[in-house]
Amino acid sequence: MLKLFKYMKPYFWQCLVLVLAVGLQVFGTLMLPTMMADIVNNGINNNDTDYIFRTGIFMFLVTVVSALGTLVSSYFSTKVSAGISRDMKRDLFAKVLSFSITETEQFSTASLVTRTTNDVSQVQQTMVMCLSMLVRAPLMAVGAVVQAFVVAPDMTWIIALAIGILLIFSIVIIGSVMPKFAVFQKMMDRINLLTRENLTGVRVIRALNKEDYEEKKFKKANEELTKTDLSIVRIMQLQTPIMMLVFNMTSLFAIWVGVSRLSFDMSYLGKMIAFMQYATQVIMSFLFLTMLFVLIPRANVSAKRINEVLATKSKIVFPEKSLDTPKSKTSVEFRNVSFGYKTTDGKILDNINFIAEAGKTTAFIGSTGSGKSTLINLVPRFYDATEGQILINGVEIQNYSEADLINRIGLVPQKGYLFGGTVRSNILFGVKNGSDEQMKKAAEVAQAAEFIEKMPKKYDTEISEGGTNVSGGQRQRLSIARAVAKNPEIYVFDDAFSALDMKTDRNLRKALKKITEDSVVLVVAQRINTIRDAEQIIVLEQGKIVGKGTHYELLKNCPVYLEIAKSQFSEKELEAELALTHGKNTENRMSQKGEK
Ligand SMILES: Nc1ncnc2c1ncn2[C@@H]1O[C@H](COP(=O)(O)OP(=O)(O)OP(=O)(O)O)[C@@H](O)[C@H]1O
Repeated sequence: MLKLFKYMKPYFWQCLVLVLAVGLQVFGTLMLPTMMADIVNNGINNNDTDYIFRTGIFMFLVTVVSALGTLVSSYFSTKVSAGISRDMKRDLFAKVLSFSITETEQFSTASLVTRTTNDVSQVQQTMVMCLSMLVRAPLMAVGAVVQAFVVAPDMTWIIALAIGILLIFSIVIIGSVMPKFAVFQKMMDRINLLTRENLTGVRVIRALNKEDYEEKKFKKANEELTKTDLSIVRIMQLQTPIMMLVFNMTSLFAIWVGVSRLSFDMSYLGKMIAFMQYATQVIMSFLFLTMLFVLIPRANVSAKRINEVLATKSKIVFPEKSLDTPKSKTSVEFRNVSFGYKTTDGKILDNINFIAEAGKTTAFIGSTGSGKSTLINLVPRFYDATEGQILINGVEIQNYSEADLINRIGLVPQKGYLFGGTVRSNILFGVKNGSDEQMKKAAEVAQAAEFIEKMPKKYDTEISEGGTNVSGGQRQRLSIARAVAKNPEIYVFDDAFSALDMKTDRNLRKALKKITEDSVVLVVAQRINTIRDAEQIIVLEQGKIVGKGTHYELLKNCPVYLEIAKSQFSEKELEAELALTHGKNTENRMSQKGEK
């Protein structure tokens, strides 16, 4: 929690005003009981109405000043804590954006959401209380004890006894409630995770009729959370009755002692009234302090979770500036690259070597889980290779600044994601000051222009968050248009054509070919038809390259590729393809002879 106090620095002056206002408030509150005792002893006992009137007016003024102090301190405590909460959220958000996928997976998206919202709220609430109470309560308690001692020294033992009981009670409460807070926040993470999962996957849940199962899962997590919450609340609820008991006992003792003194000293009436008010202040201050000591450890759990995020450094470090290198033709090269996820044993990619050149398409094909997505995710440095080197234009990717690297790459991920906004804002998402012409050209290449023109507001049509109001194929085409609009050096399509019909797929590849003469194109695909024209096809099997060549070369030389072809082509089609393979070889041999 102390680490988060740096967030108070910009609010130093406001905090100072707040402390002064609290001081004023405490001063006023402590003066009133003594004045009351004076009215009773000097005014009522002596029948001096003038004295009562004068002191009454003075009491009124003190009350106004004290109320002003309360108002100012409440205003600043709310303002400062809201400002701190805003600053914390801003830093957390920036930090999360700087994370590589490894760190995001390490915390989990749900936990990052809880930390940025619920945990910050916990800290904010405690700060509001701390800012007004952490100064006020001890000041008031000490002041009230001193005043009580001044007014009625022989009754001070009553307050000492009350403080002793309250201290023991506070320690018991704090000790029993503290460990439950960490558990509570973890359960909040779980609830967030389930909510997110259910909302994102609502269609799948409905389609598989799994509502009951998901409901039961959520109910269980919710009940566990409620149980922990209730056990915390139950302990906290003990606070008020015990405080009231101590308060009533204190009053009872004060009246008992006071009344026994009254028979020989009438001034004890005023003293007794003042003492009881001071005792109330002491007990109320303790009540607030106990609340604070319960809230602070709770906020401490949240503060720790916030700090964990803020202190985490992304494992992927980019240099400030890219290395100065002579301009060369675009290329992507993998040299002996191996990779394994932190959470899994063994290598997911093993000794990958290839060069992808500008103007040529390099495609990746292989069975599910063979490592295709993992391989292309290494290019924009979502993860860093565990072994080997990846070079862009002959320079290791670690030498590029983040902006430079990302600007060179137009990535279309497997699950094309659209942001809440318009068609226009989505297509031009990665382009600074993108023009209408750029946007329309990108849409045409991505075969999206036709359906966009049919939309009610064309390029200004609203897109809902996640792109849920467009079809899967339309979402893919808009994602492709977004990559095309960037006009990148390197296009990375991760199974980005899977939702397109054959005709659109063909037209799109044709249009792409025209604009990628100077670009490297990396395509992951499941369908052979999508990549059959690629200049280089790389076949992956369990993270290893088991074939490299053109479609016809692989049909002839790569058994894994042939298997994939068998599963996708009819017998007749395959026969025709294999015949062509033969034809191609004859052509090759003839052209080689001719050359000789
Ligand atoms: N974030 C991750 N953490 C741990 N393991 C992962 C992660 N992502 C993928 N894997 C594992 O890595 C292997 C390769 O996955 P990858 O997604 O690269 O395969 P793929 O060939 O693209 O599959 P598909 O064609 O189904 O998309 C799989 O065994 C998968 O379980």
